[in-house]
Amino acid sequence: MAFNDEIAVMNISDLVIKTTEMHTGGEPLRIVESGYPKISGETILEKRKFVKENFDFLRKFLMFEPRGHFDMYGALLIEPDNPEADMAVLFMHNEGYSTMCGHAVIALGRYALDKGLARHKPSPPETEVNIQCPCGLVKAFVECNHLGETGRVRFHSVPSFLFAADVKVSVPGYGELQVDIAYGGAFYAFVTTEALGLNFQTNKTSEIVDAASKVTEAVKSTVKLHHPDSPDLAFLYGTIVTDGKEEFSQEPTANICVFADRQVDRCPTGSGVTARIALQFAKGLISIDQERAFENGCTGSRFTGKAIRSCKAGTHDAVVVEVSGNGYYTGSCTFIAEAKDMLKEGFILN
Ligand SMILES: O=C(O)[C@H]1NCC[C@@H]1O
Repeated sequence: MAFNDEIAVMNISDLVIKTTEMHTGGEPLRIVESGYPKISGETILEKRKFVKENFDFLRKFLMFEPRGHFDMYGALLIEPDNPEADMAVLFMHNEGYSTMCGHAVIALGRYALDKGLARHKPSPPETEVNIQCPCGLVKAFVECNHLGETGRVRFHSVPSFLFAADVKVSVPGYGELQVDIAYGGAFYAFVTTEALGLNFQTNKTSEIVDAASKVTEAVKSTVKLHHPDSPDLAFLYGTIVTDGKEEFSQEPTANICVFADRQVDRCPTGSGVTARIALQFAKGLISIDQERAFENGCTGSRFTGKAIRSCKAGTHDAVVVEVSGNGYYTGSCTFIAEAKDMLKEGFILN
């Protein structure tokens, strides 16, 4: 598969971009297979910076209307620079480029095997696919049957950790709240429905989004984040509103992730589940190999998650977390733009 072809981009109407469309727990994934101009950079973080600075008009072309929508999510396949990786990916959404995306890894695990992009062929009971993400190398394990059909995917996160607990932030309309901040390949703030006076069953999604977005802005203006690997990883990706059930239980716990520009995750958020488990482990609320079910508070879709081993992330006590879920194909597209189309670059209604 030829991606990042050598294309001298005259203008957007010269491009033909091919994608495979999937979803994981209801969260879309537009896998960009070909049609992007050549991407410069030695490392994946350099490539992420190059794409952000030079080809952001293509993110908008693919994520925004009329080809996408406010809550669209994408994965641009690029050449890996990690020799262990079968593939490398840049994640994109309505605001920019994230550093980790669990729902995308779950879908890409299947996609990589089905498209012959991995060094291993699909073989029962499961086959490993190594995916290089901006946060690091993520190992995926893809269920395969004797016919070579792929199914459920589990992945092992990068070292994940509780960054700060019980941080007091002043949130307009909500007063002073206590939030936790944790890293699961991306940084999230965590707040409960109870603290916000909200309820997943009775409040509208728009009310959850408004509250979570205010928390995100308050934390961004209060807390300076740091990641030992790179300053490119040290930004608050979003806020995850939870049902507050942090103590281990066989019962599922629900959360809704609001990330990027007020974007709502339709799935339980793989990187968010990772960060949440790291938080629960750090607080002594779960132990290694205690598996929990995580449910999206809107769609009811579920992932499972468990801490599998302790490790370090710089000076942080960290854990590797295993998250599993199912990704499904929804179609494939060929995107073009006509020179005379006044909306050819795409648009978004805020
Ligand atoms: O599952 C995840 O980790 C992603 N879903 C959308 C927001 C996150 O990047």
